[in-house]
Amino acid sequence: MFSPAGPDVSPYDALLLLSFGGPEKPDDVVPFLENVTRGRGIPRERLEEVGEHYFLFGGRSPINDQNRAFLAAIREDLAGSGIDLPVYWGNRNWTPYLAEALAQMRDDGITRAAVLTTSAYSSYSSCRQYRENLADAVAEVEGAPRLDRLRQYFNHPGFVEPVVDATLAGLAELPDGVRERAELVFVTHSIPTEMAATSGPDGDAYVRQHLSAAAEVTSRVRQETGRHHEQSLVYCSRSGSPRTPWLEPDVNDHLPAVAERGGRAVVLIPVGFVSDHMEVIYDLDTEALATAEKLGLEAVRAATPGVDPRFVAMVRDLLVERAAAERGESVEASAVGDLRAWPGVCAVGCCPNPRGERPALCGMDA
Ligand SMILES: CC1=C(CCC(=O)O)c2cc3nc(cc4[nH]c(cc5[nH]c(cc1n2)c(C)c5CCC(=O)O)c(CCC(=O)O)c4C)C(CCC(=O)O)=C3C
Ligand SMILES: [Fe+2]
Repeated sequence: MFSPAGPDVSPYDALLLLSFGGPEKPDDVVPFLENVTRGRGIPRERLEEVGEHYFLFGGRSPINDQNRAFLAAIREDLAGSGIDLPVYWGNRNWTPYLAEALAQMRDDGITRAAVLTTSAYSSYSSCRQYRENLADAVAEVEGAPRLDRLRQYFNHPGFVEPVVDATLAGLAELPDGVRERAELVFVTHSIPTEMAATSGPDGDAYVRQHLSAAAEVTSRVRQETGRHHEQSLVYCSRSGSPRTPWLEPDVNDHLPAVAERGGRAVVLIPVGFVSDHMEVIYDLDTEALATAEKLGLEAVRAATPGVDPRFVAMVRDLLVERAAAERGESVEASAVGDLRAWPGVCAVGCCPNPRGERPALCGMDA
């Protein structure tokens, strides 16, 4: 049978999906939380509280099933595009662990893989920490393949467009009469303000990237509806010591402000999350929607990109783009909004580890 050759993805012989990981049964919850917070100084009460969020959902995080569905969709998309490339999966904090994936890749004869993380933005937590985990796992697994982390994709059209459609769908769900003045509330994971200030090569990348993605979504929504909706960027999942400042306002403090100024409806847009993680199903669907109800605000939570075909195709686009760049070809990197496509190789010293420097892969200094 004739099968058309797809785009050239050499020098890569595999793709690796790198994610956070999450518990899958009640007995996993405490050991998972210990993995995530080792040496992080998270207060005991916060850990117990977060444990309760997981127990409320049967001790099972949605994140692994989301990744299984994402993997299946990526494999189908690559095969359908004539790209014959094995796809592996490894997590930072729960099984299947990254080191296990690397050992399997080595055993399968993989020598060089592109890595996609399920985190779209720059900061220590969302970027360098993944790069440190890559360095640790490569040090642990003898003969591990060479790894190139694909660029941050907060402004890739394959990420932004599904968020636009999800926002439009959210607006459509609101009752006539309040929809027209609904506010767009973009929500992301809070991080310490110091971590935010030092994110990216020039600082403040975490917030600037989110503001750029949010502005692009709002402007495209306006093009579709002919109406400008007020927008804001707010935060969820604050952790750490109460004495350490984190990005604010929390979504639950922002909603009362919306109600106070006469707002009647909001669309909560989890722009910081690529799929329905615990933060989305607990912090937004459970907590923030309850806050809105108490305030008498109509509220809808917009869908995450998940397995939207455009988001899945983005993975292929980033892979093909980076492969061409690695072959020394000039490439057009897709990006929307007011920031350029983020560099594929991180700058020296960007997104520093607040606890001191550790080895990290995929940077100019690696
Ligand atoms: C920026 C960011 C993202 C987005 C980028 C990305 O996706 O990477 C993210 C994602 C996630 N965070 C997750 C879970 C947790 N994060 C914690 C703690 C922390 N997160 C932080 C930041 C981020 N986290 C920070 C600065 C801490 C403090 C401790 C530290 O400095 O590391 C804790 C400990 C308890 C607590 O303190 O809340 C848990 C359990 C899950 C899994 C969810 C699921 O199961 O579906 C996911 C996807
Ligand atoms: Fe987190």
